[in-house]
Amino acid sequence: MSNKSLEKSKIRILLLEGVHQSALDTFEAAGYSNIEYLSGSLSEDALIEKIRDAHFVGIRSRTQLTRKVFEAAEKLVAVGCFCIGTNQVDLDAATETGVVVFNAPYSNTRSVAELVLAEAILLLRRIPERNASCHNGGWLKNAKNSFEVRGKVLGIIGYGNIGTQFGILAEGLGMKVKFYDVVTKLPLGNAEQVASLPELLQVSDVVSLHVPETAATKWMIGAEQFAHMKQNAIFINASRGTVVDIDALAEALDRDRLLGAAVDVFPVEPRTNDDEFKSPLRGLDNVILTPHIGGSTVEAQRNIGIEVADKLITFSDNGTSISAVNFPEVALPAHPGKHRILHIHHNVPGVMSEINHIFSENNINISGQYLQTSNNVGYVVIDVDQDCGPKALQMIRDVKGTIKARILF
Ligand SMILES: NC(=O)C1=CN([C@@H]2O[C@H](COP(=O)(O)OP(=O)(O)OC[C@H]3O[C@@H](n4cnc5c(N)ncnc54)[C@H](O)[C@@H]3O)[C@@H](O)[C@H]2O)C=CC1
Ligand SMILES: O=C(O)CCC(=O)C(=O)O
Repeated sequence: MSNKSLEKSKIRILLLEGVHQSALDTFEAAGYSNIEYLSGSLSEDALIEKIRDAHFVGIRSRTQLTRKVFEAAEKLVAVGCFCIGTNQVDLDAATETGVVVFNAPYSNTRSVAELVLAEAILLLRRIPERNASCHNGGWLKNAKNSFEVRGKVLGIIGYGNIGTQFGILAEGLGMKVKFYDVVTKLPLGNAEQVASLPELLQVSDVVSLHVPETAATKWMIGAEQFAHMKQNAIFINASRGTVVDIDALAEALDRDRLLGAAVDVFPVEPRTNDDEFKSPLRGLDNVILTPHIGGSTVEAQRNIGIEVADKLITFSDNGTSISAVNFPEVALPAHPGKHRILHIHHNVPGVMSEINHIFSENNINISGQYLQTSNNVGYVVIDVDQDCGPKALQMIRDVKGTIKARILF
């Protein structure tokens, strides 16, 4: 499968899920105008139809890029996840079809940390119930089960970019921060790492999840874990919906094991803002339900729009794959006066020697060569003299093990 270098106006960009205007502006400023913009995500069948002609696709957390989608996306060069999580993308299928995936690992982390901090305060004061009561003409003026955050134990599961920021903010309010992580982490401030999840659950007044969706985190919190938690603790999940057994959470709330919960992410989320949100947590006054907006602030979305669009543009214009999540990372200089061949291949012995043999047999002068490999895939970029580019592309396509090749003029 090959893509020749196209005029920018012919490079088709499909943006889903209402990515920020800053992404459109960044693409347009770089000369990319052939952009289709959708505010929601699409079903697999609809996506397969749309993606057939797309060279670049931008998504957020809702769009499922499955193997079937990648197999239909014959022209696809790269995917931009305008978010942190990439669990919605079949990364193996992307790699095997030679599609590079980028994300924005930092830009919305502060927004999530601020939201969960606010939720911890509101839940410890039972504000959601009182707010609902006031709206219905009630007046729940009492101090029962209402607490300050000061002095309470915050238990963070997953002490990464979000977990650490939450810990620092919470410590500023006098909370004692403990965390559980599969990796040994430098505790910031006075935070303490604990050795096991049950230990964290047993001592925490507020438990907040900040892990990625992986095989190990799937359903990591269920009835057994809720049973370990302190009576009247608060539970917060702004990580991924599949990390928590939502029925077990509903039951723990129902049995008054927990004082309250805040949930931003769900095992199944509506595809667009017009679809109905269904959840066993609906109607519970002590639960803050939000529509996966942990990272949805103007600041975060604007920065993500620029960051991810920039990564896609750089990969399109120059081939640089730095910070790709599924691909060997190659940082490339400009290639003035040269044609640049980008070749993605299965990482098997013999590919490079065949390429070099073909080039030398055909008197194609190589002025620069950059190679990186990962377990399954190799990415080699070769700069050649201007008159040789199309011929070199033609020949490199026939090399055994080729997944994808394109040329930049
Ligand atoms: N609600 C929202 O809008 C948003 C949700 N997220 C979610 O939050 C997650 C975390 O984001 P970051 O902090 O930036 O990620 P990160 O990669 O910086 O940190 C994740 C931490 O979880 C730890 N971890 C991984 N597996 C674990 C396990 N089985 N048990 C305990 N710890 C484990 C890692 O070692 C790491 O320290 C993202 O992967 C994403 O799914 C991110 C942004 C916005
Ligand atoms: O803003 C979004 O659509 C997704 C945010 C998120 O969950 C992430 O960044 O991983």
